[in-house]
Amino acid sequence: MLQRGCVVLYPCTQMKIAIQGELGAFSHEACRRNFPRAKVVPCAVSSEVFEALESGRVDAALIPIENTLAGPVVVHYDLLLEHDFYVNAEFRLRIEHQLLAVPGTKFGEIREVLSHPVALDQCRKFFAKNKKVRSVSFYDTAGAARHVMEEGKHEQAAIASRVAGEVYGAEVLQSNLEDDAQNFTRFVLVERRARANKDANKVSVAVGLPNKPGMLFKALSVFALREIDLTKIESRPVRGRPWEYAFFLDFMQTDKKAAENALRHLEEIAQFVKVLGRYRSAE
Ligand SMILES: O=C(O)C(=O)C[C@]1(C(=O)O)C=C[C@@H](O)C=C1
Repeated sequence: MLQRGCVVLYPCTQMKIAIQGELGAFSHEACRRNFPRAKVVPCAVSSEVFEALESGRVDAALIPIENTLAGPVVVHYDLLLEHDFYVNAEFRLRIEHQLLAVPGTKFGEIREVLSHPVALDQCRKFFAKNKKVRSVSFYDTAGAARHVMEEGKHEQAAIASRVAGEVYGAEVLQSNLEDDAQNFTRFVLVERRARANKDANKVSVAVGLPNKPGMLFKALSVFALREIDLTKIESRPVRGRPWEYAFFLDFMQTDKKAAENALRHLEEIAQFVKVLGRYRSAE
């Protein structure tokens, strides 16, 4: 189903969109659902996704930013801070994990289960229950399914989507391995330029604060004073400056003027404020 913001902002264009992972990855699924006409450009690692966007090889990148069970996809926060790109849209996807193996494999034969670390983290209960099975990090869920099929060993399985199972011809041994059914990943569409979106009601910023008493309290007060709904806060270490942190904030912009005033106020307090994007919330 196309999202409203997508129809308005991206009418009938055949965009090239980079994703981290192979065809059949959840990022691919998010892309297919929201940009069915787009040409998907798979990249092995996240830095390659950002390089493809920087070089102009692709028009946009669709990247997972947080998951309701595993939390933030931290590498993408770091890359957003490093690059001068813009978040122009967000989408949510329900994530359902399957245990995929070479057809004919018996569950008792499996010793290793490969998947993306964020996906493995969504299936902690499965590994706690099945002590004989070791979790192995792989660069991508779909890539893990492909690898298992290429190796052809009954001791290996992958955690990936049903679509990945179909693409690579694997058998589904168990379904819905995720710890909780409320398992969603939020994806953001990143482009080189900000799109003027009159429907935008959410803002993402990165903020640097000096390490002084009460700084975070003061920074957050610019939103509290204006009754602005802060929907997310994340902190990440600043590379090259030990024990300094960048704070990533998402907030709702119901009143545009109040949001602009809050940002101006924040700039007076912070070392830097970087607006990552203004876009329509997926809620
Ligand atoms: O490996 C994939 O299938 C991805 O698209 C990556 C990813 C992630 O990085 O969060 C995307 C969604 C799921 O939460 C698990 C893995």
